[in-house]
Amino acid sequence: MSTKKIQPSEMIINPDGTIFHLHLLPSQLTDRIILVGDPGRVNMVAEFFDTKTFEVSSREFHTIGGTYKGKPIMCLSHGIGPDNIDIVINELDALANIDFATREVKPEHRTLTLVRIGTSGALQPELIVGTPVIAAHAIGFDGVLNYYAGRNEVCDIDYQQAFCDYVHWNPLWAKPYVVPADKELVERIGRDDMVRGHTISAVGFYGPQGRELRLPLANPDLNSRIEKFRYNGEPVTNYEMESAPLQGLSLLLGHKAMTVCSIIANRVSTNATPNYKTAIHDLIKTVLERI
Ligand SMILES: O=P(O)(O)O[C@H]1O[C@H](CO)[C@@H](O)[C@H]1O
Ligand SMILES: O=c1cc[nH]c(=O)[nH]1
Repeated sequence: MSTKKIQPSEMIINPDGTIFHLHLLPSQLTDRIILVGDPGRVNMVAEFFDTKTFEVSSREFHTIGGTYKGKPIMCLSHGIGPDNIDIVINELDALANIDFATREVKPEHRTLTLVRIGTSGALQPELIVGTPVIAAHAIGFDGVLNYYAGRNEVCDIDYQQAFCDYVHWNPLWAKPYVVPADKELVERIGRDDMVRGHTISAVGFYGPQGRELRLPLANPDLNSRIEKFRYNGEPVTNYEMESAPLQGLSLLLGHKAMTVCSIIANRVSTNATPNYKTAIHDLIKTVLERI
């Protein structure tokens, strides 16, 4: 049987041999990768590295590679939004598992370990600013995973249905999907000092997370319904924008992934802090020690 060749229009390689958006070479890829939204946060992570071997910036994708306590690692920013995760995970997987010379899938699968460190808004009153919350279950409002075959095999269909029924899901929105984080990674990194949460990946920061500035919302009671919803007795904990496509695509592609976010706003108490750098700095240090 002949092996499928991935055509130049489907996987674009730049003239310098790097992958289209990330501008990384296959030889630069490390097995352990920290993902952050903010390109500036990459420097914060890399300050902990003992060596820096390369730095690449392209659009919102800023990468620094090096070593932490002697082991190869890199930190890459994905920018804001679930659509960027489709690019980042497909391109990281291509760097790992597609031969750039032949454009064929390599016979041996290489597994990546991907940990996203982000910021988030809480949906339960007890989750105060500074709390680290792991997306043990990520609830995708974004629809990215719905474009891939095998979506149902990695999703919790019962959860999805119970959630849609309870919150009166608007049929104009993409069908939500629920995907777990990698369990071994959650235990190794979360230990006993991080909340195991049910995290929503929203498709925007304002209306899609129930924030009303000048524009009225289509479904203004959505957040209060989400706050009351329970699945196996557990509540939905927080909003961010990338954990579900990260975890869903990683499951489909055979990578280990999780997200942990520091709470910077509480949507119930209406508290917020724009000064979250110290909490993020501490969270980065903890994750690097445990990854
Ligand atoms: O702080 P980051 O990692 O960007 O994460 C959160 O913050 C951004 C919105 O302000 C979204 O990307 C959301 O997921
Ligand atoms: O409320 C918040 C805070 C950070 N990031 C989000 O996506 N939502």
